[in-house]
Amino acid sequence: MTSWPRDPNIGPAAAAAAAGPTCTKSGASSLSLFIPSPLLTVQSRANFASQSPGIFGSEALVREERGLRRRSDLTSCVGGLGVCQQKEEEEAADKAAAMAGGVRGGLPAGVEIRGEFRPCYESILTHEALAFVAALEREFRPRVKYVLQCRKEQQARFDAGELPRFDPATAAIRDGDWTCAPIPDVIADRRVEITGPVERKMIINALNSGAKMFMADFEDSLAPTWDNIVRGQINLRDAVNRTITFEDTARNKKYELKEKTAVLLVRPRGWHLPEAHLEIDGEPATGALVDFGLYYFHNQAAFRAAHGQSGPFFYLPKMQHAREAALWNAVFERAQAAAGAPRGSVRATVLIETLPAVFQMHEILYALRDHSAGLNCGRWDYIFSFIKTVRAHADRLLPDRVLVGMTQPFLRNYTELLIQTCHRRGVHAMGGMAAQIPIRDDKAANDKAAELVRADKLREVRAGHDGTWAAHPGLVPMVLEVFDANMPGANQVHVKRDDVSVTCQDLLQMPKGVRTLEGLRLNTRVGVQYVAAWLGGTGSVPLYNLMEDAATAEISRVQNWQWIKYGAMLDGELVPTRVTRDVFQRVLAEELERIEREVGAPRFRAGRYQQAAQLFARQCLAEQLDDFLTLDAYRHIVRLVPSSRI
Ligand SMILES: CC(=O)SCCNC(=O)CCNC(=O)[C@H](O)C(C)(C)COP(=O)(O)OP(=O)(O)OC[C@H]1O[C@@H](n2cnc3c(N)ncnc32)[C@H](O)[C@@H]1OP(=O)(O)O
Ligand SMILES: O=CC(=O)O
Ligand SMILES: [Mg+2]
Repeated sequence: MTSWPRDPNIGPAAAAAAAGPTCTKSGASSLSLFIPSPLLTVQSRANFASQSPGIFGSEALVREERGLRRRSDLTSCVGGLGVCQQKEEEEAADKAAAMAGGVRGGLPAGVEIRGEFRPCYESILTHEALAFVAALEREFRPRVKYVLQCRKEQQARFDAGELPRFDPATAAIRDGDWTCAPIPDVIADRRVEITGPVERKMIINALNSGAKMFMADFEDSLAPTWDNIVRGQINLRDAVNRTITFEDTARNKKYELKEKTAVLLVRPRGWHLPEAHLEIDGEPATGALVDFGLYYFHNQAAFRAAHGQSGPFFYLPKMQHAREAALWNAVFERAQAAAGAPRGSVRATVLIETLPAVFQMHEILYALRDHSAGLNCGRWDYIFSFIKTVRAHADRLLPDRVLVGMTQPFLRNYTELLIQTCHRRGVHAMGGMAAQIPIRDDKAANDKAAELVRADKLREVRAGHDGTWAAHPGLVPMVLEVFDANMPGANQVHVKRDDVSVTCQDLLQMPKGVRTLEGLRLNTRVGVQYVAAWLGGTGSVPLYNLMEDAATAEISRVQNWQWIKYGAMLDGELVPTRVTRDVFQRVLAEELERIEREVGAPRFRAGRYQQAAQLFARQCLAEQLDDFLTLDAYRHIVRLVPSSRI
């Protein structure tokens, strides 16, 4: 059953037609937006609902229509774009409802757009797409809250002295002889995956990069401003439909897709991040469900049509337990059923990037066994999570961030166990991201950076990884070369790594190395600059020739916090010094001055460095560690407009 494609008014073709020209950043909404679309009538919605029972059943539609009536009382429109006069007559009421927030067909009952509504959003924030997201939210919100509460309770146990371990209750899953559903042909060979935010030009560059796959990111590398989120959906829709283009007028450069492009994977936000600009029944929506729901709704049919009925494909970030994977699995089941898509067409790769999750890898694959595309070593968040999980253990202070590399035993053990686990279950074990990026103006430094990436990729392919990540198109040819030379087949799932034997202690082994004042300085300098960029709407930046994103910045933050909290000795100094609040404050002041010198006074003044420094300092000095830097920072990028709620 294919309910979406049957309705000519809904789905990619209609969306593309409705999208019109690419939205420009400055594109302000105009009143013409409020003309209700003739494309979408109550009748067409009723047809759609009758084709897709389940979450779009007719009862829900009736409720929706009643809600639309109530909206006749609207006194102001979402987006601060104009004022709708109260109307008595039913006809006028319908019209006002249809116009609410510029959403064609009106907002579904209980849905509020609290962010600005730009003209180009119209093709993404449609009545049907929002109703789909709302249905997911209503069904899964309690479970999202539950898994987040479980995280809190688990952390309380760690704080009370427990250490992560394999769960005796699920030994049968770990010991059992089962495999995940076979890997679809279209993703059998994923030797190089480029990653990047859902930014228009970067999407085109990434798809054209020569990588096998492209992970388009709503997570670590994206600052989730409302505009970035909705524009990201527009960009992805155009990418799936292969209509995406971009014109850099300043450089007189046009971008379009080559004939052969990478296969798209999408990483929605983690379970913890809310989407404040979209409210469902008076509460902010779950960022993950917004990203997944909008993308799935608009693209599932076109994606499958282009990929032998497989897909869409996803990456799932920052999970801590198999119950969170089971939640994603339920979301996939529901979405597929609503779309009439084949069960198991959606495939997802889970990032093992939290310390608790490494003890749950078999369980996570089991929970997603019909929708799994394997696991990935998200090394940066993993290091962050390692520190965060043992936050109450004063004896677990890490050395300088630059010393925590992939050959440290705790990281090597985790990657090898991940490879063994995935291959035993018949799915891909993906490698991770080396942070080095090309350095344009210094050949020697560039060669050195390239060598570090090459060594990292060589280690990965030799260990048995089936593919890896590249941060930049300039690295793709070299990474491909390493995998081509060492992985003759499409993957090496057949390499079972029975030799690997990893215990709890092996995964918790402390990394070796010293702590230095320069380590504290670098954490601070990088952390502040990253937060400043993020507050300005950019989620991945080059800093000191390395890629920095939310995960790497988190390491800087929690490492500083850990050192300050426990008065770590900087034992790598000639005269060992203790880190105190005072030492940190002095370092922060000096590093801010250095940043100003480096970026120049005008850019410093125009940027959000002072605000970033305050936020970063608050986080580093907090008595209790905040779970996520981005949760605190998110409050500063939320831009709400007056609500249209009655
Ligand atoms: C921990 C994790 O989660 S890792 C995964 C998440 N993080 C990421 O995905 C980071 C991806 N990488 C990036 O964002 C970028 O490479 C950065 C920010 C690190 C550096 O970007 P820039 O400073 O723009 O690099 P640079 O100036 O060398 O770029 C050259 C060209 O390559 C493009 N480019 C750079 N990185 C990418 C990428 N990952 N995808 C697509 N295009 C890219 C640039 O847009 C630019 O294009 P143009 O020449 O057409 O204008
Ligand atoms: O998402 C990847 C990571 O390393 O973190
Ligand atoms: Mg990550």
